[in-house]
Amino acid sequence: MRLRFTKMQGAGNDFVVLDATDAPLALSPAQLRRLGDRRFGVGADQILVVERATRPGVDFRYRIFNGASGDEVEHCGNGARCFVRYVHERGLSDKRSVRVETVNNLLTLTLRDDGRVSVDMNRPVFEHAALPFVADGLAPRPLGGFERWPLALGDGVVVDVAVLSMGNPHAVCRVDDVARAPVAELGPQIEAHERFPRRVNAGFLEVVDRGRVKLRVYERDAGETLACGTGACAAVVAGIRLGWLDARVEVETRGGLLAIDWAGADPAGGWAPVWMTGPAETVFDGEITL
Ligand SMILES: N[C@H](CCC[C@H](N)C(=O)O)C(=O)O
Repeated sequence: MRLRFTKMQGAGNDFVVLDATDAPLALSPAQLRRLGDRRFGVGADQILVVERATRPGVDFRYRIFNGASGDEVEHCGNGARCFVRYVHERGLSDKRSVRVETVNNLLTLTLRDDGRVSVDMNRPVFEHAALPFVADGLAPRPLGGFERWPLALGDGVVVDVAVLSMGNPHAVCRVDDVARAPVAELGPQIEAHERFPRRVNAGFLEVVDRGRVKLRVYERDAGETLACGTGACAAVVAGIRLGWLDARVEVETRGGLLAIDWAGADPAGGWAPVWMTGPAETVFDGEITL
C-alpha cells in the first residue's frame, strides 16, 4: 500500500498525520507501528487519522494511535493543535475553529492570529473509574481540597500522585527539579503500575511559581516525549486543585511552551473546561509503502 502522510510536531511531540476523509483507512497495528518506528518507518510518537465526522454539528473525527504499540487511545492534546493546522493547510476546512469528536470527547480547535492554536480540551474527570485507577486499601494524602495517592514502586520508593483523566489517564507527581527527576526510572513503574489497569501517563511537575511550571511526561506507550498536551492540562489542573497554582499557567516542556487556563469549578455546576494554547507545525510531506 502506498500511503501519503504529513509529518507534524507540536512542542516537539511528533506525529504522522493521515487523511482518511475520502476513504476509510484500516491500518493494522503492525502497519501503525511501522509508521511510528524511527528506524524502519517514518517515526512519530503518535499517528493521527483525520476522518469525516459521524454526527451533526461536528466537522471531523479525530483518531489517535500510539506509535510504539499501534494501540488506539482516547486523546492527544498536542496532536489536536496539529489537527486543525492540517485540515486548514490541506483545504479540508476554511473554518478557523473546528469541532472534532474523539472516541470519548468533543473538542474545539482554533487557529489564532498569532500563529498558535487554542484547544478547548473539555472538562477534567476526577472519578477514578474514568482512568481507571484502583485506590482500594490506599489512604489518600489530602491537600487543598484534592488528594494525592501514595503509589508504592520498587525498592521501597513511594511516590504521591494526583490522578485525573483528560479523556486519557494521568498520574502527576511533584518534584523539586524536573531536569534531575528520575523520569527514566520511575516513569515506566508508574505507567505500568497495577493500580492503573489500562496504564497511565506519568507527569513530573516542578512548580516555578503560581503561574509557571516545568513538566516532563513519561507517556503511556511512548516513553518520555518532548511534550504532552493532555499531560500539561492534567498537571496544571492537579496543581490548581492542590493549591499550588493560579488559573493561568505557562508550562515549560522540553519541546516548547504551552499555556494552560483552567477556572476550576464551573459556576453552572461541575468543572470548567481546560484551555490549552501552543504551537503546531508541519515538518514535511511524504509517501511510504506499507
Ligand atoms: N500517550 C498518550 C496519548 C498521547 C498524548 C500526548 N501526546 C498529548 O499530547 O496529549 C496516551 O496513551 O494516553
